[in-house]
Amino acid sequence: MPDSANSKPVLNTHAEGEHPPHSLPGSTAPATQGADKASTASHPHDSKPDPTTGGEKGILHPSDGKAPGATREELLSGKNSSQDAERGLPTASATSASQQPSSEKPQLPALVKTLRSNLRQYPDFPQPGILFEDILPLFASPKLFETLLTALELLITSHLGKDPRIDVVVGLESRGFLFGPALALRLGAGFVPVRKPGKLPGTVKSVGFQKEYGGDSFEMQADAVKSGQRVLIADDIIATGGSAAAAGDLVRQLGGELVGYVFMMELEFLKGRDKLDVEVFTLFSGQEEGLDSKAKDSESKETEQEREQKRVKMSGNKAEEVEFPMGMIKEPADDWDNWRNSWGNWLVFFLLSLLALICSILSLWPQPIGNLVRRSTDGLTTDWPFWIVVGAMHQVRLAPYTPHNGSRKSMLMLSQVGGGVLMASSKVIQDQFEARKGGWAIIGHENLGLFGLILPLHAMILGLTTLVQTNLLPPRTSKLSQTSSVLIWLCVAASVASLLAIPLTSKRQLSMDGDGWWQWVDLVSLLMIYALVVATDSFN
Ligand SMILES: O=P(O)(O)OC[C@H]1O[C@H](OP(=O)(O)OP(=O)(O)O)[C@H](O)[C@@H]1O
Ligand SMILES: Nc1ncnc2[nH]cnc12
Repeated sequence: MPDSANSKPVLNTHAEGEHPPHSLPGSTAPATQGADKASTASHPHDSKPDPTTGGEKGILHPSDGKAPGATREELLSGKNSSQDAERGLPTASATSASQQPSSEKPQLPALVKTLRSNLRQYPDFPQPGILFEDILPLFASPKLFETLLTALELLITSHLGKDPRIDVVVGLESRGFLFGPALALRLGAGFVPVRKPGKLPGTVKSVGFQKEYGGDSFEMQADAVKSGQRVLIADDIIATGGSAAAAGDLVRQLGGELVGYVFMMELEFLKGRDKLDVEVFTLFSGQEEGLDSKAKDSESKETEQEREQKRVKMSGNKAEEVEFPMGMIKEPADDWDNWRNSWGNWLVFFLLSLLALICSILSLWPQPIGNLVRRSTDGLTTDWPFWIVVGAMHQVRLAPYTPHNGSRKSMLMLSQVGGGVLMASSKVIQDQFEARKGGWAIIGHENLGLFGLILPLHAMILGLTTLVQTNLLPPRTSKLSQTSSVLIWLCVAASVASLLAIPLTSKRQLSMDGDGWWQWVDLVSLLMIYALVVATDSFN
């Protein structure tokens, strides 16, 4: 790792005329704070405008002159052009900030301060223990957006020089898409997206990773970056650094020269930049100050230490790299997570899962085997095939959404029917499962585990065996009703459909946004649940 790799951007506190000459990374003196430190330390929270209320009015209606941001020309010239904007004159120019005469250059700390005061925080989103940094208000206002771009451009050029020679800005889905293309234009570079799986056509490269709140994977089109192109990766936030490091891997796999990373915000306590081996530029560092007063009042009574403790827990297998506040004991759960997520122990979980699977399969067969030995279906409990088949349906449907380690998957097997009903009926739950999916590939789709293949196969065989036995073996004291037979056949057919869905969907994300085959599998499963209820009723 180069010496400069971990150096943080130097805060530009110089007056306009004193702006130091642009320097290359190697000549940049390492700093220990983000670009916003000077401004955030003194930033009074209670004066923070609420972009959803009065303060936002100015943002949405630039002509009233109250907007907290500034137009590009104001930024670059120091003059207020809101009257020009009112008269319909353009408020942005195509001139790069770095091309401005030095006497007209905006000061980075002032811009950062304005931007910072418009961020919002949400406790316990998207999971308990996460303090979510909401950057969206910066995009709701053209002036703030302009300010943001100028600040990022200044940040980059002050480190990489007036002409940073960036060929491609790579933006990470999805918040990296908000400003990546606009920043690319400012830098005279192209834009290339890094996307979540199954969204990009053609040949793609993919890589899995862990982030602050769960596992995920990224993909890039294989020809998106040409060999030797200088690439800057852009995203809104660096937390554990998992996303950024994975994107860096992809860029290098494609032959790109990774020049640096630019983030709007860094959650320093998670030490994400330690995972990155090129320069990292950030505008703000987040969460040293805890919640802002508004969030504190309305959302939580936790102490900051409790919150910190939770955040550490939520950072999953990154716990070792997290600094523990004084007096705090590192929890065994963190070691457990580290162990469980390591490659070596994946095998143990796999074998245990396989054992659990074999046991559960064997436990279902005494009845049909007994039938065969006795040449009779006497004592057949007619409802179990439904549960097996429907359960298997749900297992295959749940597989793409579940975390891929054996223990949790085995537990899920037990609750698959109940879980299936919830999954089928709640988008929120689907999203939460989706957020936790990770990836080991066993049958060609990174989201489908072994169970996803074996269970419906098994369900199909078991269902067919039951049908054959109940129809062929005498005496038929607990003969299935016609309705029940039809329902079993339907379940078998649905299992076959599930199996077919696997190869058909193996190259694409099992989409939850309306255009995926999985929607149909969900629907069929849900119908099977209803069928099960009707069928069970018909036995009584
Ligand atoms: O440093 P890390 O721990 O990897 O976390 C940072 C990533 O997490 C967020 O993305 P998220 O996956 O929530 O997706 P979004 O941008 O689509 O909201 C954020 O936008 C970063 O990309
Ligand atoms: N705390 C956080 N807030 C917003 N985005 C994030 N991405 C990862 N951690 C985040």
